[in-house]
Amino acid sequence: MAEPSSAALDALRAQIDEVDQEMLALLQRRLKLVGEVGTIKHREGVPIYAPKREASMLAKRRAEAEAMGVPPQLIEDLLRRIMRESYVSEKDVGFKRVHDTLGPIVIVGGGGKLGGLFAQLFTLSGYEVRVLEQNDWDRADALLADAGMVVISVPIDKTCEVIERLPPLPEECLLVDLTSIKQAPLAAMLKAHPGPVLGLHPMFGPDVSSLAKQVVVVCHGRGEEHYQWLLKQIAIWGARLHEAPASEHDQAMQLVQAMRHFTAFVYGLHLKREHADIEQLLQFSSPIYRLELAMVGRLFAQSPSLYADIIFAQPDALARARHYLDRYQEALALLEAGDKVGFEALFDDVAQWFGDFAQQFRVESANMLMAANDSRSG
Ligand SMILES: NC(=O)C1=CN([C@@H]2O[C@H](COP(=O)(O)OP(=O)(O)OC[C@H]3O[C@@H](n4cnc5c(N)ncnc54)[C@H](O)[C@@H]3O)[C@@H](O)[C@H]2O)C=CC1
Ligand SMILES: O=C(O)C(=O)Cc1ccc(O)cc1
Repeated sequence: MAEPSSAALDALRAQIDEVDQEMLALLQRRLKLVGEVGTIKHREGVPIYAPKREASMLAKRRAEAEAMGVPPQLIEDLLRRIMRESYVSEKDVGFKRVHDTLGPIVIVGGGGKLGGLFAQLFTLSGYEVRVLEQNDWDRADALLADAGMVVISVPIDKTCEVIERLPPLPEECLLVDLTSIKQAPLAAMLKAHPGPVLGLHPMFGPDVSSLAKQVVVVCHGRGEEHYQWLLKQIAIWGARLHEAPASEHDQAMQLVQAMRHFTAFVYGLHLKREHADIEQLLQFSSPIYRLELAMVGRLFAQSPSLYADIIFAQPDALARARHYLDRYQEALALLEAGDKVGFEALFDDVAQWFGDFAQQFRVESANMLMAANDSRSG
């Protein structure tokens, strides 16, 4: 159906086009200024993400918008999207190199997805990066002889054996891993290398466009004074560092990762076994179900071995999965008994437990759903 038009409408649309073009010109000007900020940040080693500056700038713009009769959320949404662009483009100028005298960085598994991302970030920060891949072990001694830092980024189930296989490293060399679990790799690194050791877990996949606001979990190993520079470097890339003991990290990952991926896996399996028609589901989707399908489908677009390792590497995840089944059965029993009152009582109980977070998550998810809806076309 042709979209309706009239002379009056056309005239207004022409004015709107003009305003949009003015916005475009303003955006161009803003991006140029942001580029200049990026150059200064690069020179001075200022993190690309400045939370305080961002929060105070948004608060001011919201207040100004309100005074002008513009919805404050509109300017906030626009500015957040524009700032994301800036974070991505700040990467183009590179990053300040924090450690001037560090020897070459050897990334074991650097040909893989996450190792590749870190290789790129270190290279953009001016370090010499070498990759030690599966077939490079015959020249490992030469690659590692003058290493300033060795980063382990191999599949989870290979991590400890790869650490044990390392030849003796230079005394001052920093040994770091990026594994999704932390206790076993950290213990293996501390055993294999008497020098500085650090466990890191980037809480994001290799497809992020920038590290701005991404979380990296830091599990201290040994010789913190020798790796403070690395934490500073990661902060310059824009990430937020969250320090935690390896045991606490692994415990949290049972829910954040193992259980989350396991339940998504089971849901995907269920859809397949039920012969669900994804096209049809998409046609019938509410915004929240569209997001759910995207989250579950996303899992199956990634590496089966990564997620199998994450789920299987956590010995306690099995107990948690069993508990989950118990809860499923508990809820199913209410359904089977037609006990709607019991269901609502349990619902209330859980809602009480979520407390203020329930409302916070409702607001947060509403914003996500609006953004997801905006990106729909047709
Ligand atoms: N992909 C992701 O989203 C994330 C991955 N991680 C962690 O990063 C690590 C690597 O994961 P991905 O990059 O996804 O896997 P990947 O499979 O893409 O990369 C692993 C690399 O290790 C190499 N490799 C395997 N055995 C080796 C050996 N014996 N010696 C040297 N290299 C060897 C492989 O050839 C491959 O290039 C894992 O520990 C994972 O838990 C952490 C956070 C996110
Ligand atoms: O991008 C996704 O869907 C992820 O789940 C990324 C991811 C994978 C493994 C990790 O240890 C941390 C993050």
